[in-house]
Amino acid sequence: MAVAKDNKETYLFTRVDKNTKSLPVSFEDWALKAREILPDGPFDYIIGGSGVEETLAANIKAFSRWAIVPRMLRDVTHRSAHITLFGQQLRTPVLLAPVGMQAIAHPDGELATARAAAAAGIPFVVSTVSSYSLEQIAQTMGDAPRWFQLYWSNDREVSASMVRRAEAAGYSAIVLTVDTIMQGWKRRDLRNGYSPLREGKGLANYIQDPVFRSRLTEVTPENAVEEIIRGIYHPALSWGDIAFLREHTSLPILLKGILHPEDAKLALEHGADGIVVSNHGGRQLDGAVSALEALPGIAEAVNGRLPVLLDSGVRTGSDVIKAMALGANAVMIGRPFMLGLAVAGEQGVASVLDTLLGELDVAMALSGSNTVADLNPSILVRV
Ligand SMILES: Cc1cc2nc3c(=O)[nH]c(=O)nc-3n(C[C@H](O)[C@H](O)[C@H](O)COP(=O)(O)O)c2cc1C
Ligand SMILES: CCCCCCC(=O)C(=O)O
Repeated sequence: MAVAKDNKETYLFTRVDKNTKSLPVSFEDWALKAREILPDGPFDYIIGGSGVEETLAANIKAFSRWAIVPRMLRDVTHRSAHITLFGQQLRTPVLLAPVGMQAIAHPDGELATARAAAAAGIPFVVSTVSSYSLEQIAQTMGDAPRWFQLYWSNDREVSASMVRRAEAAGYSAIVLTVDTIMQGWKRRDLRNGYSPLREGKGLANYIQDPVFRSRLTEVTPENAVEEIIRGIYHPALSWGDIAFLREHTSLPILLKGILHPEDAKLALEHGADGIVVSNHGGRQLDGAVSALEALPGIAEAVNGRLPVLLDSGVRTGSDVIKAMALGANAVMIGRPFMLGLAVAGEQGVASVLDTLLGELDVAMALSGSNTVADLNPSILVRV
C-alpha cells in the first residue's frame, strides 16, 4: 500500500520503518533504564511514594477502572487536541508538572527539560526548588510557555519576591502547591539516607533571591539549606494566605493538591483561577484518594467556573483521554519525563513527550474524537 509522507495516519508505520528501537517506549521501559543509570538515592527519590505507597499504586489502578467506549465512523481526519488555557493556545492538553531538583536525574536538569518542552510547545511548570534559577531556565525557553510553581515560605516577603521575579522572567501563571505543608513520610529516603536538598540540588532560586539572601549572615549552601527548611514547611498555611498572593501578582493563580470538592469550592471563593487535582504523585499523604477518583466530584463542584488540571498517574495517551473525559481541562506528568531526563537528558524528555503525544493522537482517532470537546463522560464506562 502506498503511504503518503507525513500523513498522520501512518504515524506508527513511519516510526517502525525508521527503526526507533534505541529509546524506550513505555514508562516501565524508561524506569528499567533509569534504574541502571541512577544510584539508589536519586532513583528511589524520583520513583517512590510516601508510606506503604498505597496512593502511588492507587493513582495507576484508578485509570484501569475506566474503559473507553470508542465511537466509529466519525471522520477523524482533521482531529486536534488543542486547548486554550488562560488565554494561551496550546497544541495539546499536556503540561510538565513542577518537579524540583532535576539535577539529581541529569546534570543539565531543568535546562534540558525546558529545551524539550519549548521544542514541543508544551508548558513547563518550573519548581521553586529547581536546580537552575527560574531566570536561567526562562532564558533557554525564548517565548515558549512556562509557569512558576511556588512553595510558600514562612517568610512571606521571600514568596512575594519569587513571584515578582517569575513575572519579570515571562512566566505566565503561578501554581501554589498546597499539599506540602510538611514533607510526606518517605521510607525509601530514610533507608537511603538521601536528601537532594542537603546535596545542594534545589537552592538556585533561593541563592539568587535578594530578599532570601538578605536573611543570611553569610550566603553559603549550608546556611541556605537551613534557611529553606525553616521557611518551606508551613503547617499554619490557610485560605487567608491566598489573598496575600493575590495582592502580589496579576498572573493567574492555580492551587495544586486539591482532592476534596469542598476545597475546590473554597478555591473559587478565595479567588483562585485554576486548580490542580493532585496527590503529589502519591508522595505526600499515603492512603489519600487517587487523583482520578477525586476528579469527577471536583469537576461537578466547579462546574466549568475555572480550569481543572489533573496530575498523578498519567502514563499513556489513553490516560489523558480518560482524565479529560472525567472533567480535566488538561493534565500534567511528573515521573515520566524525569525518567526520560535521567536516561537521555533533553533527548529523553523529548522522546517521552513524543511518545505520549503520538499515543494521544492515535487514541483520539481510534476513540472517534475530533476535538477535546468529544472527550466527555459519554465515551467512558466504569469497569
Ligand atoms: C522527583 C519529584 C519531585 C517533585 N517536586 C515537586 C515540586 O518541587 N513541586 C511540586 O509542586 N510538586 C513536585 N512534585 C510532584 C509533581 O508536581 C506531580 O504532582 C507528580 O509527579 C505527578 O505524578 P506522576 O509523577 O505520577 O506524574 C515532584 C514529583 C517528583 C516525582
Ligand atoms: C525541602 C525541599 C522539599 C522539596 C520537595 C520537592 C517535592 O515536592 C517532592 O519531592 O515531591
